[in-house]
Amino acid sequence: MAMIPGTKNKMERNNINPQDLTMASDANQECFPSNDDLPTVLLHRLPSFNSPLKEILQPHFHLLDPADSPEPATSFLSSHAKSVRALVCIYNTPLSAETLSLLPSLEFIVATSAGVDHIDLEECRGRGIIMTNASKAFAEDAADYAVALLIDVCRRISTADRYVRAGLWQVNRDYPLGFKLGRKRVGIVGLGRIGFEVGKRLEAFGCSIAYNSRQKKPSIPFSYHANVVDLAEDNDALILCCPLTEQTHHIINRQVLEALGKEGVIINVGRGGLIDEELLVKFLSRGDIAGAGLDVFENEPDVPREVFELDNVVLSPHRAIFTPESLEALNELVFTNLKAFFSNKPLQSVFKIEGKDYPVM
Ligand SMILES: O=CC(=O)O
Repeated sequence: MAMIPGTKNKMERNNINPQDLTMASDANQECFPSNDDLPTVLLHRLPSFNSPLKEILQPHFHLLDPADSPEPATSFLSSHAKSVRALVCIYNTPLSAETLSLLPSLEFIVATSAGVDHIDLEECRGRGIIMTNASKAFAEDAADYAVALLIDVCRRISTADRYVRAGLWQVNRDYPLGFKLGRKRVGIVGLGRIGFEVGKRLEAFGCSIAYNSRQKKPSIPFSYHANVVDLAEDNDALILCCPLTEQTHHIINRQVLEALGKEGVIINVGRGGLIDEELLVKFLSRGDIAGAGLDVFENEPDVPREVFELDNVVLSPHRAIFTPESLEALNELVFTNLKAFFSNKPLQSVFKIEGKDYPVM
């Protein structure tokens, strides 16, 4: 059986039946009896983005990697990629309509990120290209991180750490109290896989959970708010878990921040562009909201200098999704989806590119 390196234990942990992969693999051996007949997969990456996926996929697919060629990417794609049906987009390598136009046979994009704002979704939708993203592999870790940021902001853990390290405990024993998390009302913006995992975790802390999403989800027990201003008004904290699209750009604007109010906290594990960052900094500096936990920023890796001075903000360098375990799960997901695509089996973590409204992450 073809097994991707380092996945056996993980598959057992995740209750994936190794037989499913055996069957897919056997089916592929029938379809692709020799190395020459391996299905072709295009890697789309910036030359600086190396990924272990390359080594993992190499034995199973014929990989085209323009980043390894001395030819400019556009001429490489024009001459070698006309018949490519599947592409793996590594991290947030931009995938524009122009690049897509060089790939007339493309049917399937495997995004190795949860957010896909670097991919021209409108073009993909118009051409009926199917896409899978990485939210299945990343949801639990992203949700843990969002909750950790919320606890950190409420209980002032990072600030306390700085206080102890600076030797201030010896000088002043009166470190200010933080806020209890239990029984807080938390509003989740974007109830996809990540948002749902956040809700599950916070329910266990005794929080009440509400959400805003494109549509109410009948099977979900959390209360639904059709707009984000109402969600902010009715909750103590907002957690942003939705993808960045034209519609969600600056979804956190003045009205939302005012509705959240002086006691309100905002956590962002989605994308920096979801928040009007300049405005957020003003609200934080003036104490017009209570605090923020930010893993993502509008112009990464640049972070507005003003927040460095603020003790009510916890900063993180876009790391919410990353653990060795989530990366292992990603490798497995990509491999499984490519195998499934080439053998007409169901795909996992399909990203629905629907209309202009925001899809789930
Ligand atoms: O932010 C990370 C991702 O979208 O995967």
